[in-house]
Amino acid sequence: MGLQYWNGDTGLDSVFSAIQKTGHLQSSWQGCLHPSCLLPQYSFLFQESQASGLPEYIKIVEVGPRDGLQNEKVIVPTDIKIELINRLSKTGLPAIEVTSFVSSKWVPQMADHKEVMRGIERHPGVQYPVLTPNLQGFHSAIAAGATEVSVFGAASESFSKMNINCSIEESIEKFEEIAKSARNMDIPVRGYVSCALGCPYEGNIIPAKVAEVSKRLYSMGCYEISLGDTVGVGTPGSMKRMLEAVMKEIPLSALAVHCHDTYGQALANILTAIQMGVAVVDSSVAGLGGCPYAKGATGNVATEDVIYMLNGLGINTGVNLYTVMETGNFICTALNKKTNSKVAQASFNTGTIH
Ligand SMILES: CC(C)(COP(=O)([O-])OP(=O)([O-])OC[C@H]1O[C@@H](n2cnc3c(N)ncnc32)[C@H](O)[C@@H]1OP(=O)([O-])[O-])[C@@H](O)C(=O)NCCC(=O)NCCSC(=O)C[C@@](C)(O)CC(=O)[O-]
Repeated sequence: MGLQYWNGDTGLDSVFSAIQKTGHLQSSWQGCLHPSCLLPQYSFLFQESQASGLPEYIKIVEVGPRDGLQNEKVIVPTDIKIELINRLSKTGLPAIEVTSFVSSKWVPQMADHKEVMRGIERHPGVQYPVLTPNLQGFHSAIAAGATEVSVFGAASESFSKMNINCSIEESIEKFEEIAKSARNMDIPVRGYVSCALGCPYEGNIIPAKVAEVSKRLYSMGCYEISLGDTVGVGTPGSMKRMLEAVMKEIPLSALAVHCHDTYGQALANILTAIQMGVAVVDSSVAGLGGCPYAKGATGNVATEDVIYMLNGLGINTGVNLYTVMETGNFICTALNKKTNSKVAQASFNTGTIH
């Protein structure tokens, strides 16, 4: 099988189609993008010791189709959303957050939630959670075939008001109703705590408040609490302080981190969390995203960049970096935007995945 050399002049599309045609592609200066070449050639990246105390496996929860797309100004066609999810399902990702059952007046981009649920191909072993803010959303989600839901609270009163139009206390009451119904139906519930490292309206949020809201979600039956750095203002220091407070209330095995990359700290914050034993990380293909109620917040950390970092640490994710990059290329082409993944950008520029 012949090798194709890429001089960096062409787009990712030509890189991928060259790989499809030849099976292999090598840049003019180093490396081959074909998955079969990645492991042996860059095996030194995988040799980092598991004795480092880091988790051996990290579960990646892909939030691109929901958190990523919800902020897009132009309504993304339903078939593109379905195709995105179907492609993500083939990458080895264990969980893909598909859509949200919220008011279409508040978030028009998610108005096609039923059609998306109906259209996707579900792969065995992959979870497809959806967001539900109240019982109305929960019942619609179940009627549309959801088998897992997420409630989304906040550690900031102002953010709670802006995001779901109620106080933290009122939101907890709504989530308790969801949790009760979900328990009766054997539906797992995940819980988000937004503004865990800062709020767009209140600024600093004390770790004790994050711990308190997390504990209430966990106590009502949420199997996992995803701690959201909604505006991406956190640092490894604030991540450590916040996690220390939350870990006093909730088992480590029930924690996830959800980092936006506004200040370029997301990977450092994730590394801090996994060094502290957190083994679930939310991320978004191509770094899509932002929250409609967190002005200025950029996308989630890119799934590609998280996988690359974890590969380098010798941590297993079960996810194929190459197919996630292809999927990132698909959605960026469909949205006519550039990827926010540094790894995808570097591969684009050099024709190489290290
Ligand atoms: C929560 C609500 C619905 C309250 O909205 P509300 O207006 O306070 O609700 P209401 O109970 O007063 O009802 C008003 C209308 O909304 C309808 N309604 C009521 N509930 C639903 C529902 N579930 N689905 C569809 N429609 C609903 C209801 O039927 C009624 O319709 P009308 O009679 O006027 O025609 C609203 O505030 C809302 O939809 N907010 C959007 C929240 C959202 O999606 N935010 C983005 C996701 S959170 C996020 O991104 C952060 C995260 C999770 O990623 C983590 C992080 O980064 O930090």
